[in-house]
Amino acid sequence: MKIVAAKVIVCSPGRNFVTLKIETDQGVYGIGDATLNGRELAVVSYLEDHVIPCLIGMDPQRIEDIWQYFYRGAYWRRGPVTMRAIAAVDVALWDIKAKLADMPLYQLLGGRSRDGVMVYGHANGSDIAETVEAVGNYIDLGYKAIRAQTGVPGIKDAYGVGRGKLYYEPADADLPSVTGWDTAKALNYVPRLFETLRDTYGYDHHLLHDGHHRYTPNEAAILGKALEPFRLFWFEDCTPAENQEAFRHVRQHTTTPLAVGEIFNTVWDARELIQNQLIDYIRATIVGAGGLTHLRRLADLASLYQIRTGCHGATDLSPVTMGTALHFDTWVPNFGIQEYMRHTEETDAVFPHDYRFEKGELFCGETPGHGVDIDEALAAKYPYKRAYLPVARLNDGTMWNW
Ligand SMILES: O=C(O)[C@@H](O)[C@@H](O)[C@H](O)[C@H](O)CO
Ligand SMILES: [Mg+2]
Repeated sequence: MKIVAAKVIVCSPGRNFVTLKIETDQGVYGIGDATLNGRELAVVSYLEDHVIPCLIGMDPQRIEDIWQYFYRGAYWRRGPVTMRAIAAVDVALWDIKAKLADMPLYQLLGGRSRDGVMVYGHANGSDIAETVEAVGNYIDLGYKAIRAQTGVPGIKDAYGVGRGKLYYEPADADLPSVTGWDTAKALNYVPRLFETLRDTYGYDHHLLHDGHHRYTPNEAAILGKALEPFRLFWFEDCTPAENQEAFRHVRQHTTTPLAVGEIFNTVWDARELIQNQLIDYIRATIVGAGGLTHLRRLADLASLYQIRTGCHGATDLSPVTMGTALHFDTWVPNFGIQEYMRHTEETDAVFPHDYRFEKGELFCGETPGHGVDIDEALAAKYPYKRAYLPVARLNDGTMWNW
């Protein structure tokens, strides 16, 4: 069996997506996601100029060998561009293999470990009152777990506060918009949000919060400690993780569960965090961390230390990644939770899929493969549109982490 063609499809049905389609000499094809928010065209070039020429003629059934070929074979290892390109190939090949086996993907991974996959939605508002109301809306929609982010008085366009109620899209400008940050203000305000949420809705729902890499280890420790009475499911990206050792300080000072990893590309980004049990949830996902082949290894390492998965699932991960993640989540023994930011109707139409939301859970379908396709004719109606994530500056102008 041979790969006879592969192409990259770039489309922007409300936001940009990069999709790889691999075709075989037996008529079976596979689809993979290669979207890298704000740097999309770098991955397009990587795939078109450097991966596809090697792929043609390869046997698509040799997933592991092809993964190693592109990982070891590039000589230059890791990084978001390389690992997204590898992920796109890997997911398309798993899609092909599952279609050939006439099985939904989770069956090939080892079968079902659970019926549905608990997800968390994103509630946000410009202040505490608005955010509390938004959390109430998610509870009404049946969510069991909700991430809460609030605007903070004195901070310009704080991370996580969207313009709409259900859809949130941070990559919103032709050039990066400039937002603000003030740690002292956030440290005073955020605990009050969670206190009000628990006073209003009690303790029956899981609540989550994202620090989005903006606190120092000691500030993260202060916030984690302040949030302890409100029993968070997790405090995410409490501090940047390039220095994995930084989490030791946070860990020593708070029992609030810690989650990290949406920007990780390989198991090496998380090895110390996992082996020293400095985190509770690993947020790496299919498209970010080299596809199913690599994420599976990362999850297995995490399981040795009772660390559970919590795959990144923002809107910049296409329905192809969401569909594949749901098969992974349905199988993975140490599953924790799945992030679920809804895509717009335009995006859902371009990527027909068989997963569905019901009572706070997502369910993957039974279609052979990962269950997500691309409508190429429709995709062609939405050409690429440059869009950047915002940047952040402190009040004195210093660049900070958005
Ligand atoms: O937890 C999350 O989903 C966020 O941190 C993301 O919204 C992140 O900002 C985007 O994926 C960036 O592209
Ligand atoms: Mg995050």
